[in-house]
Amino acid sequence: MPIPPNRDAAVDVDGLNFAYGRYQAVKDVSLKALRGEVFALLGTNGAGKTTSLELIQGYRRPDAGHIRVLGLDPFRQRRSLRRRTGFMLQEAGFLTEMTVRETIELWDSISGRRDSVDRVMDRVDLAGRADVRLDQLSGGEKRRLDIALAVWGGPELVVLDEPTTGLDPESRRRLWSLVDDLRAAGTTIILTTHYLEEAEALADRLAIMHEGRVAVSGTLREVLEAHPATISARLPSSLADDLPALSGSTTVAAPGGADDSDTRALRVETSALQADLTVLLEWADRRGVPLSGLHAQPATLESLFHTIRTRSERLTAEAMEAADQGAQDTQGAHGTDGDGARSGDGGGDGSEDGGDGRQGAGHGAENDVEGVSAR
Ligand SMILES: Nc1ncnc2c1ncn2[C@@H]1O[C@H](COP(=O)(O)OP(=O)(O)OP(=O)(O)O)[C@@H](O)[C@H]1O
Repeated sequence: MPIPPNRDAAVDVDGLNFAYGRYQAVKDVSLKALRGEVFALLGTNGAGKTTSLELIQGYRRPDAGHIRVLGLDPFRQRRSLRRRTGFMLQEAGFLTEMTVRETIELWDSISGRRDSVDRVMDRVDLAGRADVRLDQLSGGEKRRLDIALAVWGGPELVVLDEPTTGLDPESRRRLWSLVDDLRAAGTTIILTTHYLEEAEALADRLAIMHEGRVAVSGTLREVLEAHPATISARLPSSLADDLPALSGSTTVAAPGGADDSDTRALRVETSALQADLTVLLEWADRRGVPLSGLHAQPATLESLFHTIRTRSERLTAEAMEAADQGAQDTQGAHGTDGDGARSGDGGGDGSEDGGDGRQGAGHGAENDVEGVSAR
């Protein structure tokens, strides 16, 4: 069923699903990046970020769900989007015997967008490398060339997949300022990153993916305020069972390290940081308990990652336990062969590009040599 174009959203994704063969890499993903904002897609390794970007770019056909990019269907209308969008993928490659300048000039004719080679090289700090062959560029320089091609011609939407991976601090800072300039000019930017401080510095809105799903999304403030703060400290083992009642969830565990047998690591996840901290400090004061390494802080993206990962591990453990229990209950009635329902990273692709299909240009739908840099 066609969905009406959403004028306010540059990218509008709803209920997206995609499987590589039997391996479900993207599960019911919904996202919205508004025009003129920076949207950061974060997540654990293998969470499905790149696959989601490839779906947004029209390189793959979704198994289910809807995607609108600048009001169009990226899979069916990729040609129409070509001039309006600039994409960059991880580890994009080029014809290695070409120079930086030749590559950008080639891009001028392929992309259908117009720009100045010198201006763009300057923007990504490649001005001094114009005549260098691609196979002589460093990893960071190649990355900057990928970025140059993505922003070439000032597209309305720029998609950057891990743009600062492998960049030195100065180049990273320059990229951040380029992103700020693009946003100021009204460009919508979607980027993936493993650097949380990058998302904090740049993103108007973000989503964190884990195991194919969006675990949280919103503005940075919304996302952090919706998650508990953390109190951590060490306390003498003898008092671990004597803690006061706190509203947050409390865990007490043996700390790592060799000589800590007399202490326990206390961790409290709480939505009432001030109240719980007060109770804890008054208790420690009354009992004369030293709370060494006391640390209290509101949720951060890092603590949020920790929460998402541990929650998921706990659910997986519970599910496995339930499955074991179920198997025991039915033992005797059925055979014992495991069926291997989940096939891991399943070779067989099932998507129309067959095999890999994630290699930028020339894949997917109508198969213009578009996309990011050819690889
Ligand atoms: N061509 C493919 N065939 C089969 N499985 C694939 C293919 N590409 C990716 N996958 C699997 O799909 C899952 C999602 O991969 P994806 O690259 O989208 O994750 P990601 O979030 O970008 O990961 P990372 O942060 O590690 O780059 C992973 O488990 C990956 O192994």
